[in-house]
Amino acid sequence: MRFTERLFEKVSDIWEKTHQHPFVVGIGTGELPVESFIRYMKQDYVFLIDYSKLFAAGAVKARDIETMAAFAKLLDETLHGEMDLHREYAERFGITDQQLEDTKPMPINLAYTRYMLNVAQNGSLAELVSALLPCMWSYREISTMLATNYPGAIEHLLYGEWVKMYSSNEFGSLATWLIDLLDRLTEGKPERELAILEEHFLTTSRFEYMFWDMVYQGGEWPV
Ligand SMILES: Cc1ncc(CN)c(N)n1
Repeated sequence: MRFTERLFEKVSDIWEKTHQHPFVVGIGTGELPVESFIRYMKQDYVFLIDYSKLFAAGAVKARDIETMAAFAKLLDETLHGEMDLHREYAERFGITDQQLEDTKPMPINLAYTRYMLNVAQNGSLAELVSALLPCMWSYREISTMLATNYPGAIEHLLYGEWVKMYSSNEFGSLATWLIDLLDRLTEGKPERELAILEEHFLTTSRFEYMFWDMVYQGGEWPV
């Protein structure tokens, strides 16, 4: 069994719950309140600023030029592809790029990015990839599920662009590259090391769920 198959099995309950989260379902049905989506866009923008740094760390930790170049591409795609989507949405809502960038991260957002940045600082390349992978992989799963199960989700006037971008082959192939990389990095590794990677993957899968919940519920600091 590929290591990533083991990871997928480990988190399948969490990911299934994520697919049923009212925020995710609301994107599919088009019934998500627009205020919730705006909150998500702003929080996600500052999330992605930190997230993109993980790809820079991946390039630093890589042992060969091909892997370095792939991480450089991921960094570029995040800053100029994925975040363009957020900037375009923000423009529709009358929010400037500067306002997006100045968004203060909510507690779960901060905890999630700090967790991954800590792994980037202190862990191996395999640890880094296992921590950042649920972000890319779960979005691929969510968006393809929405495109398949919710007729009209891709054409929706507001949320359609989101579904289209994340269910695209381009986005999917970036996630696939990371999955394959983790399988290569873990070949022949002892169980003691694999268990650490599994823990990172589980933790950030939980954070993914909590991020949806944060932007749905409000998610502000309690005091
Ligand atoms: C919180 C979160 N997780 C995942 C993704 C997809 N890169 C995202 N934009 N934001």
